[in-house]
Amino acid sequence: MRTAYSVETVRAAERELMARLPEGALMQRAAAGLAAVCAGLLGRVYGARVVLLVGPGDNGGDALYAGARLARRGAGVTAVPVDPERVHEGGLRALLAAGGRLAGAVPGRADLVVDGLVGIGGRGGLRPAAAALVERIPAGAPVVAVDLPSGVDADTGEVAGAAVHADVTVTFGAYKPGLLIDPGASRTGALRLVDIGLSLPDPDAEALQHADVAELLPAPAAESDKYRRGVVGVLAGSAQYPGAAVLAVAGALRGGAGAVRYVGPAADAVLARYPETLIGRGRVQAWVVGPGLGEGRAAEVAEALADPVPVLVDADGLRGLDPQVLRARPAETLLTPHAGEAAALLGTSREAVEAARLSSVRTLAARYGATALLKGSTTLVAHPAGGPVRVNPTGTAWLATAGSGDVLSGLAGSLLASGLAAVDAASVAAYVHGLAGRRAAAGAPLHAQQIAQFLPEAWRDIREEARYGTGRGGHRA
Ligand SMILES: NC(=O)C1=CN([C@@H]2O[C@H](COP(=O)(O)OP(=O)(O)OC[C@H]3O[C@@H](n4cnc5c(N)ncnc54)[C@H](O)[C@@H]3O)[C@@H](O)[C@H]2O)[C@@H](O)CC1
Ligand SMILES: [K+]
Repeated sequence: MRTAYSVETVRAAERELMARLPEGALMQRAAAGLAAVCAGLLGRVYGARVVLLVGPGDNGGDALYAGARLARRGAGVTAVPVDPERVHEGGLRALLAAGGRLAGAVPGRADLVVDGLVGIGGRGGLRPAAAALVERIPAGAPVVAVDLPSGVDADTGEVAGAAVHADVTVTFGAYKPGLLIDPGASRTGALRLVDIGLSLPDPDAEALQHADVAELLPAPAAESDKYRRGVVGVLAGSAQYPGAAVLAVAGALRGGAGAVRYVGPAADAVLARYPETLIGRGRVQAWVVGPGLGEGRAAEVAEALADPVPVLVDADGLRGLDPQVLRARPAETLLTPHAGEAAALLGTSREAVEAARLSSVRTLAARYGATALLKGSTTLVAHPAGGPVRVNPTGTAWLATAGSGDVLSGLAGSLLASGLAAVDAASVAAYVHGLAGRRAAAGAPLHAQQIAQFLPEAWRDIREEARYGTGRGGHRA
């Protein structure tokens, strides 16, 4: 599990640790870790041209001390400050003593660029003087971001204006949520965590990794029959949208439940594609309600919600949901809106949700007393009682395609029927779905059926990589 902590939490842990350590000790730990990663990337440090972009705070200090370590090993290190009047004094002294130099402009060539412009002290979009240095980064030079790519909001992943695109981000003490949530996540490159000895409380966010997902994926025991493996009911589709039913069933068939039961007017379309589907009402261990229902189906949604089993509500099923009804349910409810649907549930605009995804998903879960999965470039999952928000690390922009959400809801519902808790079902589904999307896309547009087809391959990959470390991976860092 990759865990992430807010700036406030990191600052508090740093203060607590700093009070017990000699002055500057933490920064030396950070700089040593940073220099080690830089040296590893360079391969040969002696003679390498290293450029440091140096902001006025301690983030610049980290870069300078790391630069000093590289200079002592023979690298040619040039520091370019945003403001020559405001440079970390100790760091600058160390760099100059080690043979590094100060320059007023970014050199045209570099073997490595170190982004020490701003770290967790950054507020808002990069200011013009810092943004100007980012623009001057020599093309093709690998960029190592110090703590986080400058311009990325550490707590939310929001990016306002210019921001560094790092190849590697070396972060200190703890991951920050903004490193895991887009658009920030797509700026970090490979993530490296340097342990500086912080004692941390419960995380604010966490991202499952292959090993976590492998442990959660349901596996049939020898004595399992289809009913013990769980039956998932899919209430979806309409005369107008039969395809949504087919896609939700496609996802559900590949999610580990022993059987899929379809209820709705698209039975012919479903059976034509998947003859193994059970048709009509009957006992289920979980419901998926909503994909392609169209309007005027509130009574059927209410009926499913009255069944005392876990219910996933998606798409048209999300319309007019009553928080009181969800709160009173004896089993878990999982809501899977995209930003527009979440906005309707929260009485706000899609833009407001997209600008503040983390707080939106938390509010949604708390207000509706349900687990909430907010779809997007980094899908988020929140539990109604709070706790860390799960951030999905396997997304791809190609997943934003018609029907992709129907496959996801079928898959998550199937995992619910197999007995996973709603938070686990949602985050495992997002993970496997994202991986399948990446496999299916392989850099080209994909359609939703392909995501469903690649689910077994993604599933096998996760199992294999977790067991042998030999799968083709594909998840970030
Ligand atoms: N506090 C600690 O114990 C440790 C801190 N460390 C480093 O210190 C960093 C935090 O240092 P600081 O608190 O000094 O803050 P930063 O160095 O992250 O940034 C603050 C400085 O950047 C400027 N700034 C803020 N927003 C800006 C923007 N949008 N555009 C341009 N400039 C902006 C501010 O005027 C201020 O001078 C961490 O990210 C990490 O790199 C590490 O050395 C580990 C230990
Ligand atoms: K930085």
